[in-house]
Amino acid sequence: MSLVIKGASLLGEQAGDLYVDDSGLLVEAAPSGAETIDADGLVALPGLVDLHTHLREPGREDAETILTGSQAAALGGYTAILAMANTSPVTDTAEAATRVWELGREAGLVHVQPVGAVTRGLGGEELAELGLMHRSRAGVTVFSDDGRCVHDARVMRRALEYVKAFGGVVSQHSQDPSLAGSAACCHEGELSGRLGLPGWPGIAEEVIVARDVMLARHTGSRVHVAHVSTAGSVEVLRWAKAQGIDVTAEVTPHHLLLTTDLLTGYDPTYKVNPPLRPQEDVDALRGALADGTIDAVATDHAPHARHDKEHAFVDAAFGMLGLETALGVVRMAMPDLSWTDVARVMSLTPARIAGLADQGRPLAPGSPAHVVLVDPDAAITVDRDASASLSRNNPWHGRHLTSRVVHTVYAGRVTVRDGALA
Ligand SMILES: NC(=O)N[C@@H](CC(=O)O)C(=O)O
Repeated sequence: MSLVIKGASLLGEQAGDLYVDDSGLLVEAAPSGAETIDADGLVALPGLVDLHTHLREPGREDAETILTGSQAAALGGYTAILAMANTSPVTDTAEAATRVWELGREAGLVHVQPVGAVTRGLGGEELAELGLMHRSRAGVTVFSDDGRCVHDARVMRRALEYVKAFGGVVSQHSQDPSLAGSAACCHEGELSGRLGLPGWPGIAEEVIVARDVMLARHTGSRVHVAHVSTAGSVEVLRWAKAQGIDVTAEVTPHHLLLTTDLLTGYDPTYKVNPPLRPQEDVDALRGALADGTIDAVATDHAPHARHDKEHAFVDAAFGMLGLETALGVVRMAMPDLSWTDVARVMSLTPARIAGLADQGRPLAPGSPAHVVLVDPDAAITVDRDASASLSRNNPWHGRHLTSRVVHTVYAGRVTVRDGALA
């Protein structure tokens, strides 16, 4: 099916038409018999790419499946997502990775790229089948034990040496377990003391970020820092980049907008790992995203079933939904980012980090037609019950956002039309 996307403002600049032929590529001239999408007043961006999505299949299909997560992603303007390995069983073999990749293709709404575990069973000790996962049909290049930190420096060093051979990257969940153990559930500060909640100090993140950039330098391999949450981590990253160390980093939409104060009501919706931080950290994260110290926005979309999330704060699962709201939240947190910058941090750079050559491409003839069309001014009130996700742990429920995703086109196929699944 060929398409003419008429009158969209490309990256918020001049208006133009985009032509998509029936092989799903952007082309120079309008194909005959094409469907026309009226995009007058809409901004066209390359389809968004999420470096950090938790789908719960296999194992917890009551919380999310590859299909429902793909639907949520398409509604959020995504055309590719990286599916984290902390499923049950863990994605730590070529077979498991290939299965996720196949299920993503069957769903057919976004490219689902499996992330491979760094260590077997996320156990932190023995390396998983990194090479076999890479050589499988899934072509895994990003490895992460996310949800857990690869805390043993020797294991991290070996993983970096191993993936270097094929240009892989280790995405680290930076949390030193001796400084922030499994009970830690709230930013350590005056408020955690007052609330009586076990603290998760920023230093537990920062020491791992510092160690890992040194390991990246030592091995000449590539580290990606997942969900950076503190000003101290930003300082380390700034230094590391100035040294030319091969490190990239992501920040979540929620860490750009929400702060620790939300915890005064003990609402587990706001329990997330790493925890929400004070305003000073949020300000540092925004500055770092704007100046390129942080490379990308990644959702850390973490769906949880009601019976895992609706508990006393200390017992509830960590995580919040993010795919459907990410763009609106980023626009709200950082209204001064240009659309070119938004495309850079939410599409081009994440695609490059993940090695997805087909994604994050300029909206120009020859590129695969992965496009999102956004109404920059439309007001949205988030309704958690209107979500495609199977879970409802949505911290944005009832909030007002702008920048509504109107249409999403994946490989030339309309996946979202007028804000609804096509
Ligand atoms: N980010 C989260 O708060 N949750 C993640 C894993 C994790 O990092 O704990 C999840 O899988 O639910």
